[in-house]
Amino acid sequence: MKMVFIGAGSMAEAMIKGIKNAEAFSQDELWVTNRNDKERLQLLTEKYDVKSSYDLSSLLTDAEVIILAVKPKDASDALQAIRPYVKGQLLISVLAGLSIGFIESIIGKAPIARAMPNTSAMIGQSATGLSFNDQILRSQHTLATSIFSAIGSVTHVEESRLDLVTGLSGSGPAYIYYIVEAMEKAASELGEDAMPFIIQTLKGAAHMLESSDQSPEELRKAITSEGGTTEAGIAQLESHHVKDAFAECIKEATDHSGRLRRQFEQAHNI
Ligand SMILES: NC(=O)C1=CN([C@@H]2O[C@H](COP(=O)(O)OP(=O)(O)OC[C@H]3O[C@@H](n4cnc5c(N)ncnc54)[C@H](O)[C@@H]3O)[C@@H](O)[C@H]2O)C=CC1
Ligand SMILES: O=C(O)[C@@H]1CCC=N1
Repeated sequence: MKMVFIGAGSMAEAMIKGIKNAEAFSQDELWVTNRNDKERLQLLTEKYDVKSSYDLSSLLTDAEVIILAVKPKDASDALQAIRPYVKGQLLISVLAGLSIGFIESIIGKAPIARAMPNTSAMIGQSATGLSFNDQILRSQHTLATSIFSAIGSVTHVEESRLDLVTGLSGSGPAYIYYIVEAMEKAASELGEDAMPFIIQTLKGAAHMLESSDQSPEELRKAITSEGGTTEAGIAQLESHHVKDAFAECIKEATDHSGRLRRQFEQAHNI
């Protein structure tokens, strides 16, 4: 099955690596293109044994799946460029904020899936939200779901929920890395030895959340002895309103996804 990535950046690489690592999924014809960075294409072709080309006609005409993975600012140009060759292939967009309606306004009626994965796709651990337009064939619905299942979990959501998925789990790994940076800095006296403690603490907490029937609050309280160290530490988080900061962080990222969408729609009178 021929699958073509339009855009060869972080997200395309994460998906390519995840798809290559997944054994459940046919992956013999992965292709990638970008605007003009030949060195980047060469790196991806060597690293992941994918193919590359700048000839959109031959790339797309016999493709089964086209994955749009450019930055939102480049979406309009990229869609205009591929429009002549989109004839019933499954088109999957992973762009933040870009609505299916916007894509249809350029491409016309076509089978379109809109996905919001994250870079943990690279190791088969993305949390992907996925929605579809009404042109999708049953087989294409299954295919899109299987592509994202190969690189993590998939949840079908209404398109209107994708802004929140973007703010929560699309951007989410970055928030966790930010916390890890803070923990690492705070534990700098341990030097390089801090990282194994941090990583295993995150892994253990994630597995506890997954396997325990207790809520996050109950799990936290089970660690927090009265008059103990955790209570002292969390009092500092409370005094700095860290919970509020996280709520605002996710709301702002979610709102920004909506703003990106409205910018596109206004610019194109949708
Ligand atoms: N990086 C992330 O964690 C996530 C990114 N996304 C979405 O994925 C999209 C891509 O993000 P990144 O990979 O981080 O960006 P990036 O900047 O790393 O890569 C963008 C790629 O698009 C290419 N490009 C630009 N214009 C083009 C054109 N007209 N035709 C063909 N290729 C063109 C560039 O050459 C580059 O290879 C964004 O829209 C973002 O919203 C979604 C989920 C997570
Ligand atoms: O920051 C961004 O806009 C993209 C979308 C989700 C993660 N990265």
